[in-house]
Amino acid sequence: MKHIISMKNVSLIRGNRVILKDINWEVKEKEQWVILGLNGSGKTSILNIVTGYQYPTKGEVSVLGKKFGQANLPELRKQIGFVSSALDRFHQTLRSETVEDIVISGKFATIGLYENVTNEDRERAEQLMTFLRIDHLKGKTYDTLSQGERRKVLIGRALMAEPELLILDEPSIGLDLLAREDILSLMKEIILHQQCHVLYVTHYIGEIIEEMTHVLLLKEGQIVAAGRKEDVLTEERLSETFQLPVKVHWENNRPWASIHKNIGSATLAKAESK
Ligand SMILES: Nc1ncnc2c1ncn2[C@@H]1O[C@H](COP(=O)(O)OP(=O)(O)OP(=O)(O)O)[C@@H](O)[C@H]1O
Repeated sequence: MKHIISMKNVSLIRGNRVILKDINWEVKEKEQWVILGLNGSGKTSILNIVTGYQYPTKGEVSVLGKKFGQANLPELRKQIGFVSSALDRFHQTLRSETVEDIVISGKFATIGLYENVTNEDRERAEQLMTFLRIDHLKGKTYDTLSQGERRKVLIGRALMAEPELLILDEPSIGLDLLAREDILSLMKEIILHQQCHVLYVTHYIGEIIEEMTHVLLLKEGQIVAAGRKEDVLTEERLSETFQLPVKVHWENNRPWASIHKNIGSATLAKAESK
């Protein structure tokens, strides 16, 4: 069986700063992973390594069965869809593009359409827009969309090239409850119908929907736990990860976190000073 992601003894050091330390992590076929951790715990650095934009100081990395160092990264990246709220950086470039052109541009990994678009491309984009419930936005430009609509257009763009791995870096950031649940219901549909492996980064454990199977907990660049979500999402491990006494309860097959009620400002100050 091919590994979707394999990291062996991976460390990332920049200057005298250890950003990731001894990461050993495997994502196998049919597993859908969530990465959780505090700000600065190393989540984005892991994604940058997976997409080949950052090279580890030490260790071995394979993605979709291709070993880094030998793999053709531009070719490999075509099989990886990436959605990040950081794409809003390109907002100026995207703003006058139409929804359908942004979705189609995912095939060429460009912002803007500079290559020949075939009828099949247009058909695929139409299907994706229907699938993502954004077909009514056809013809609209990006700058006229709500945040939730923009996020869905970017997901459509990432799916256009039929990626084997779909990475979503905090896709619900800045969205209201309704728009967030809309994105989560699309995640479910994507996992069930798009034949890709999802790697989902979030700060909120309540976003771990039933279809997400595995969780990686990161703290200060090191793995606290990685494995099946039922085994990983324990109060002890979450409390260690978030440096607070966390309580977990499961509702509608989703985990929810709360803080033990007797936590005082002294505990918070202690956690913040770490
Ligand atoms: N090139 C770099 N040089 C020095 N430090 C870096 C570099 N890249 C990241 N860091 C530091 O490494 C740590 C991990 O950063 P990273 O962005 O991976 O965390 P994160 O978990 O994604 O955080 P957030 O949830 O805030 O996005 C941070 O403290 C960051 O400042």
